[in-house]
Amino acid sequence: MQLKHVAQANLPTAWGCFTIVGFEEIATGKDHAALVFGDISGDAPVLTRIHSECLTGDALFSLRCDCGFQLEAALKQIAKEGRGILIYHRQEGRNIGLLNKIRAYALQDKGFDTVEANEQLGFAADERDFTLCADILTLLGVSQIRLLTNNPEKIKVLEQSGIKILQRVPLEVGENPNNEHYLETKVNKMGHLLHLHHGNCNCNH
Ligand SMILES: Nc1nc2c(ncn2[C@@H]2O[C@H](COP(=O)(O)OP(=O)(O)OP(=O)(O)O)[C@@H](O)[C@H]2O)c(=O)[nH]1
Ligand SMILES: [Zn+2]
Repeated sequence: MQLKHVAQANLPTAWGCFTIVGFEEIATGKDHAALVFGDISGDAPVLTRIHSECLTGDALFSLRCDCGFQLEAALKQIAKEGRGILIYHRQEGRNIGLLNKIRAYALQDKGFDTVEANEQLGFAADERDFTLCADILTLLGVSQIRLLTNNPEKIKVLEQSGIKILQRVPLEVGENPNNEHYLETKVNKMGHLLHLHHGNCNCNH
């Protein structure tokens, strides 16, 4: 177990009242959070979203990615279902951190794609560790889920970590002219399961 439970409290939102549960990585002190809705006990698989931190998309209204749209859609869907978990996984920029993500964006402004930009900076395309999310589910007493994702890698790592995924629930929202190339790269180079609609891009790539 890489984390410990620290504290929890009510978190009213526009879509209903969640419980926010705070966790700390034992080795580093780094914090993560889960938003829990309804009664997640029992054997029925729990609708779960693993949301990776994206300051620009989650809080600053960026259209470069689909994160903010996915965050809102996932919370709405969980509240509508009456039961579920959103893990707010604090590995910004696929775990290269905010400043390196801004460096990567600068390279993308010059024509590199999201994978090439990470590689130029000396990182793998995706540096995230989803085993922490399996530990959060274990601390919440959940072992069977339906996962909201388009990323097969999340499914693979969670299953290897002992979480049973009974269904993949697609989460396809937020496509816009600014993130079309970015989403295409996720499909073509990172194996994401997205169906794109191809509008006109107004960027310079
Ligand atoms: N390094 C880097 N990170 C990015 C970039 N754009 C978005 N991110 C980060 O990517 C993470 C979200 O991952 P995505 O690949 O969009 O989606 P996912 O979580 O793997 O898959 P889904 O479950 O289908 O949403 C967040 O941490 C973002 O900050 C980028 O161009 N470069
Ligand atoms: Zn984002």
